[in-house]
Amino acid sequence: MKGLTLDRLRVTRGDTPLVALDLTVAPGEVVTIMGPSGSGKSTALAAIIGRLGQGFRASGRILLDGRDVTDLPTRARRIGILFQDDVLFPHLSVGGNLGFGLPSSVRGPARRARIEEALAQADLAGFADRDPATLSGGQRARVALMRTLLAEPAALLLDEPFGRLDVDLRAQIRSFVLDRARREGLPVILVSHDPEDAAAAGGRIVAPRPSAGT
Ligand SMILES: Nc1ncnc2c1ncn2[C@@H]1O[C@H](COP(=O)(O)OP(=O)(O)OP(=O)(O)O)[C@@H](O)[C@H]1O
Repeated sequence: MKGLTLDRLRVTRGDTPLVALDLTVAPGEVVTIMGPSGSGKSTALAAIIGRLGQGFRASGRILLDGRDVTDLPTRARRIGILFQDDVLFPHLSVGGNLGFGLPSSVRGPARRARIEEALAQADLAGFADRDPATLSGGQRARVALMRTLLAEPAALLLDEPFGRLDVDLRAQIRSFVLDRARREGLPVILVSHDPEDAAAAGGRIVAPRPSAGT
C-alpha cells in the first residue's frame, strides 16, 4: 500500500504510555498530530524515524509504501524530518548546506544542477554562495526544507517547524512547505499544538494517543 502506515505503533516510558497511533497517511495527505506539551508528539516522530532515546520502548510496525522499515536504521527509512530549530550548518554556504541533503551518488555538475534547481524552486536563485547567517528566517526555513527534500524522502515529518516564525511569515512558509509536499505526493505528518497549523493543513487531526486530547 502506498503511503506511511503506523500499524499499532505504541511507545511507553517505564509504565507510562506515550504514543498509540494506528493510521495510514496517503501520498499527498497531511495528518496533524495535535496535543498539549508533553503529550508525546515528538516521541511519536522519534519512533517513526527510529531515534527514540534511552528508556523508551516501542512496538508495532512502520510501513512506507508497503516496505516494512521498522527495523531499519534512520537513514535507510527514507523519512525526511524538519524541526522547529532546524539550523543550517554555519560553516557551510547555502549551497553547501543543500549539498548535504543530496545522496553521495549525485556527483559533479549534476550536484551543482540539483542545488541550483532547489534554490530556484525555493525562490532563492543565486543564493548558493551566501553565508546562512545572512539569510532571513523565512529564507533559512526554505533552505532547510529543500535540504530535507533533496534527500528524496518517501515521507515527510514536520515537528512544529513554523513555531519560531512571526505570524505572516508563518502562514507563508507553512503553505510553501505543505504545497511542496503535496506536489511531490509525500505523505506528511505535521506535529503542532497550534489549531491554526492544523486548520491550514486541512487534513485529519489525531492525538498522540487517544487519551491525550487535541
Ligand atoms: N529524554 C527524556 N527523558 C525523560 N522523559 C522524557 C524524555 N523525553 C521526553 N520525555 C517525556 O515524555 C513525554 C512526552 O514528551 P514529548 O517531547 O514527546 O512531548 P510533546 O508532545 O512533543 O511536547 P512539546 O509540545 O512540549 O514538544 C513527556 O512527559 C516528557 O517529559
